[in-house]
Amino acid sequence: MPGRYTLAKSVLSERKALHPSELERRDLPADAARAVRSLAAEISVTLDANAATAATLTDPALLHHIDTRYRELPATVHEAMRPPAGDTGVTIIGSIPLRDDELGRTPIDWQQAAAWAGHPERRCASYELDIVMLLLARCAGEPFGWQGQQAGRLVNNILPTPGKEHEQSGASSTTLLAPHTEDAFHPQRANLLMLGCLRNPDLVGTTVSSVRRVELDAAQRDQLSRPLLPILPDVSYGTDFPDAETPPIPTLSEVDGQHIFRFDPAYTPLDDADLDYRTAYARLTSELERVCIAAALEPGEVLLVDNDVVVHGRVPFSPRYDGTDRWLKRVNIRLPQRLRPAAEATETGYGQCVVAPFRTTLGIHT
Ligand SMILES: O=C(O)CCC(=O)C(=O)O
Ligand SMILES: [Fe+2]
Repeated sequence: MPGRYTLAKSVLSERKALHPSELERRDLPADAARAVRSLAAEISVTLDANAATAATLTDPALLHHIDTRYRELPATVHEAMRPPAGDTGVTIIGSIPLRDDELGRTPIDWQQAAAWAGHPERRCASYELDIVMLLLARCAGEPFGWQGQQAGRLVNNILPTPGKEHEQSGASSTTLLAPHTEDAFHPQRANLLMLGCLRNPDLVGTTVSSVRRVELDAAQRDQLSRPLLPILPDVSYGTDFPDAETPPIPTLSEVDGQHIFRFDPAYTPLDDADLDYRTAYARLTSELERVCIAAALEPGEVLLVDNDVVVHGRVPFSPRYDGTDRWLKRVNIRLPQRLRPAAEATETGYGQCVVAPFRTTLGIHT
């Protein structure tokens, strides 16, 4: 089918600009897109970046500006940032104006990205674009970070990093980043994931597969609804969780007619499951490959992913390590109105805690 791309390696390694017609697109009027940058620029001048502010973006004055002023953005921006509507569970929002020459060099890791965002000479547009990301994310819901990931920064930098080429994390490159639910291990994982593209010179595709589009029979669904296996934290949180409880969780559940899907095979001890479960899991995996779409983001585009129904990953690519590499910014977003299964309320999330300055209500469970 034209515009559909499967996870077959030969296809995934293609470096084509892929914006399949199945992907919902929401194009911002040019003046609305400019308004986002202007407001971010104004905030970034009012609250000039320094090392401390740029390290985590949790300075109360900055948060106050974001939380009060995002309402000033044009209605078209608020409208574009609503959760993805269709079956694919993803939307591309375009396009925030961005020039390559205002970015400076691509940093080599998240530490360098955070340090440079607060450095008077190195700053370039990074800090201002962090503010763009927070404003957009605040239109969608409640942006948050993780204390144990990228030092609790509210906007993560996704960069190919030397030594991490083969990791199953955002810092990898030459290996396929397998489809996963973001932070599947945690009951407070994001409802929406936002990926903003600063640079993607080789048009490397982010892959997305929606559980709404997979075909499973009733017996397979029953198997995958059993709370049988845990999902462990990914390597971006470290590797040491000696005292953590490892609660078994279901892959598929449903609340109020809404699918809640948790999938991260790279961090799931599948060998511990019985044959029926493994067979159903294998079927789900191949279905996710069948319905997979790759989106090669262009600078200024923002991908909004419904993390409750969509798994995402990335095709392999060759890192450049010359200052011109691919560079995404990522924000976790909570939708306060979205329900999660009651059983998740007892999970301790491997001791990982959110940094959630915009939280309006405690987690809602049925
Ligand atoms: O690099 C990408 O396109 C996606 C990486 C990823 O999985 C993430 O940032 O959570
Ligand atoms: Fe991810």
